Amino acid sequence: MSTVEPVVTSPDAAATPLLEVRNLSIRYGRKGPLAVDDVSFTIGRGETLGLIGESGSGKTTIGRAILGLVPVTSGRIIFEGRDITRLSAADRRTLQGDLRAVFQDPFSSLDPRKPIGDALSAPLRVAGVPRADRTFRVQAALDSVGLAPGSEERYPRQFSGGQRQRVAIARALVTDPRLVVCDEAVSALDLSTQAQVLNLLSDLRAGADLGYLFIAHDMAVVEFLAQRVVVLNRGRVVEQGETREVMRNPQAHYTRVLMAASPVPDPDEQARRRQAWQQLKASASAPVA
Ligand SMILES: Nc1ncnc2c1ncn2[C@@H]1O[C@H](COP(=O)(O)OP(=O)(O)OP(=O)(O)O)[C@@H](O)[C@H]1O
Repeated sequence: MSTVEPVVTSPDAAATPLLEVRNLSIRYGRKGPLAVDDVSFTIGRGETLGLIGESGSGKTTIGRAILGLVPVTSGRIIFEGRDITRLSAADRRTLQGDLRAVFQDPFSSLDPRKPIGDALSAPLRVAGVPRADRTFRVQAALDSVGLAPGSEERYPRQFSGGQRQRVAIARALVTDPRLVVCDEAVSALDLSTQAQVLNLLSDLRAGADLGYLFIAHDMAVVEFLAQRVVVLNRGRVVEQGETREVMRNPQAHYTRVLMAASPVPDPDEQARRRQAWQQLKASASAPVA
């Protein structure tokens, strides 16, 4: 049975959030504890929402539920006014171009035997885009992430870690999505590569009406990219609000503890990183391949 339900959240499409997560609860197995417990938040069009919390707080589970990779126990996920909580595989495929993901380790999801152009054109093929257009769009997506012409012919092993993450971002963007779930997308990168990829994500967002759900444990990373933040503890939302406000004046004890335990507790180091990001942002991003 198809479970696509149109949900009229507002008569004005522009006022409808890009994504609305309502009272979401998720349990793995029949009797286990709730990994996600009554979580609600929205993401506006073109907005970046940070999702932070300790390991095991439920961040990845929420991201995967939005992508349709984890079944929802209760609550609803509404994307552009459409209930996508429990879609059939066929209905989910219709969303494939609009709702994309970038994970921590792109290498594991790229076939080592195939040039990366194949991975980028696959979602376009599924969407029925003609071959000639696919070639053009793959090249344009690689260009947009600063990878040189001809990169589509190269194999995953021929890229550095940072370049592979650019490939993963290009693969997410090639379908011109509305929302990208970034799950620890920069966590495995060294500091300067991390800064480059964060700047890239920020710049790409500016050029398109693109929203991100940005999952991270590093507060400094979230502060750089996200306008608003949701703080999770053991599957529950303990605080949410404007990122700067939450950082400056955390209301929940847990948020204060999380900030104190942040991987970048030293204010000098924070300032240095921010400065490095700003410098990188100011400089034109040269092709890196
Ligand atoms: N496939 C699974 N089967 C059973 N329990 C799971 C599964 N995946 C996650 N969990 C449990 O769900 C809870 C939330 O895990 P989740 O991975 O969503 O947290 P997280 O905040 O993303 O953690 P991390 O930052 O370490 O990735 C944890 O208690 C975890 O052990």
